[in-house]
Amino acid sequence: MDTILVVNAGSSSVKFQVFSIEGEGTLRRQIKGQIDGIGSRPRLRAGGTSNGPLVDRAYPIEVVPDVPAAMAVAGDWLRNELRVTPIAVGHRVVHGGPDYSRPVVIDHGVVCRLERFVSLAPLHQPHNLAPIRSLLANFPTLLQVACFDTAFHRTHDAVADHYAIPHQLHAEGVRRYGFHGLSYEYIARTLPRVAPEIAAGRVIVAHLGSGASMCALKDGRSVESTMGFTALDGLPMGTRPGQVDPGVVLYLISEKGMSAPRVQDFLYRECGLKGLSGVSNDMRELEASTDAHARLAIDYFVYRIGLSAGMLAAALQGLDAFVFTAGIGENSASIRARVAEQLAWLGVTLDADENARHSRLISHSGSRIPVYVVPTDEELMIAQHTLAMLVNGSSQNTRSVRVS
Ligand SMILES: Nc1ncnc2c1ncn2[C@@H]1O[C@H](COP(=O)(O)OP(=O)(O)O)[C@@H](O)[C@H]1O
Ligand SMILES: CC(=O)OP(=O)(O)O
Ligand SMILES: [Mg+2]
Repeated sequence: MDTILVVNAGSSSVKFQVFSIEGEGTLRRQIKGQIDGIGSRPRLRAGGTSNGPLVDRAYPIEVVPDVPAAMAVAGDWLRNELRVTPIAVGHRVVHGGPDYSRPVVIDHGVVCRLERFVSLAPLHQPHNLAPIRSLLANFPTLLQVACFDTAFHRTHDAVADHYAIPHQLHAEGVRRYGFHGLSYEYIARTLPRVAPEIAAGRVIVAHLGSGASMCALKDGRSVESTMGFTALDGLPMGTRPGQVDPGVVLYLISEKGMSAPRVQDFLYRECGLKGLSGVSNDMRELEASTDAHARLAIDYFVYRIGLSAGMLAAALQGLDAFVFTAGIGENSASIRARVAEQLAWLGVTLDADENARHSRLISHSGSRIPVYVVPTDEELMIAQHTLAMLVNGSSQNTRSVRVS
């Protein structure tokens, strides 16, 4: 059986899926798994085509302290216990810079170009490139495809792609890229099937995970994102602050004597929900906590989503629908309810029962703006791009997928 392996290293999780390639050049999902809770309660879980889990193991935080350790555990499990031997591997690579507006077949030259963006995505890019390098060294003929978080946003108009800084810096690549593009691309491609009445309209998608951002979709195309040059901007996240006045960074350097690497570490690993709450980077733990700072962190998260919705609705010149996705967006009915309260002025009313059931449509029938929960599937998007490279040598025409 020919298979494609997909690897997606996020900031609090390592996700993977294995797809078989069927006769007509379509994909069938064989294995779907993840190690999540990295930084809080690491846990490996995976399922196959039959009912019941293939694996469900919790790890002490000392055994899986970070993303590289989680990659090693997941890799060992796939190799040694499942004997997965794919004919192609699709990788999520968070930063593609200005040049990559679509997936690319990986060779040593591509790896060199992608290494330039390590400092722009230090929580992700090193972990995205490490398995690529290791497979390139050990299996040089294996087809590997890089799929970028930034690619889906490369169609932004100039006003959405610029900062108000001298033009030379934009030419050098200091641009508002936007991230989570594979997730938004998946949602944009899924809406015509699951919510055809809004697919061609003005839709805000809130990707609320450990990393969090929001995207304005117009007719299925990204026109604006809350993230920019790096995945630090916009909403508060597990360990990243989201939007801060650049004056805060200057203060850290000039008044607190922080070096550039120290500031980087601080902004990527010590802020966000973790920094503000002092309790955890994990929304599940904050929701379970009675600590006043944990409550403030949740309030801030919800408040900033509301502010950003206003900004994106302005970019879209109106709003036809709102979509929740990713770890928090798909699983936390209470965060969705709190966000909906922030959006009430736009005409949003939730149906409490549908929201509690995590239904696809969670707004009340009288809500002016329909609100949806659409589970994302970045791995499927990557598998489709990888299959297209395998079959056509291009990612332009991807095929449909049957999921077991
Ligand atoms: N049932 C739940 N309730 C609240 N938050 C949840 C739930 N399940 C997962 N999450 C949150 O989702 C986040 C992880 O989302 P995910 O999209 O997997 O992140 P990433 O890909 O960035 O690692 C964590 O903050 C986790 O606490
Ligand atoms: C770009 C980003 O923040 O990704 P993730 O949410 O997977 O950490
Ligand atoms: Mg993610």
